[in-house]
Amino acid sequence: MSQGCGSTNRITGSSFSIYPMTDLFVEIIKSSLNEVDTSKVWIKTDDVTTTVRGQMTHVFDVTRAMFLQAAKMGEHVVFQSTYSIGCPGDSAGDVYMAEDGVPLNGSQSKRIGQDVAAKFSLYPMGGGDYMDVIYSQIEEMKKQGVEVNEAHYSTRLDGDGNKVFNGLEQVFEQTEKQGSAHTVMTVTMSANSPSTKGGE
Ligand SMILES: Cc1ncc(C[n+]2csc(CCO)c2C)c(N)n1
Repeated sequence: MSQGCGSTNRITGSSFSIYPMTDLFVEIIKSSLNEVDTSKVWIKTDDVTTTVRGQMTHVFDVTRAMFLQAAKMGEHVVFQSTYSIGCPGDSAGDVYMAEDGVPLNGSQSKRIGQDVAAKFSLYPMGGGDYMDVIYSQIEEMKKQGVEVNEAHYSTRLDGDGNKVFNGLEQVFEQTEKQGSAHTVMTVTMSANSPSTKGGE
């Protein structure tokens, strides 16, 4: 695998896992993986995680669809993803960077109205003023029609799942556009939790 840090390397990746809090976890994970069209991304599933790689739009399209498909069954489901763009170590050779930009699962996902609770952390690496980038992106998130609250080490998001994913994709894309050479974003999202919001 190439360790080069070329600025032309714009592969996006996500390593994500879905944790359904039910005895039906195998069925839920497998049916989500089957129902989502993953033909525009490189994909590999193992016993711990699923990795998808390719264009940013398709990586977000696939991860959003996986979680919303899993959540629509009404069980308590948790999703964790590490998104990454840039170098080092990701090679363009085996990914699907030549695909067109039309997301395959957007219309299916849009039909799933699902409230979610989430936290995200943004790590812009390779640029100078990383805290400015983080604060400006938290401000951007407030324009996405979701509730945004400060937390330690992360920012909490509450609202419609599609809007939350729109915001996350926007933040990730803008961080890259602001000049971060390598960006990592971690997301934990929960749907249908029996716990009350805020843990009270
Ligand atoms: C998205 C996603 N991919 C892989 C796993 C790991 N995993 C745990 S149980 C199971 C099904 C039975 O093999 C799998 C694949 C996960 N949790 N979520």
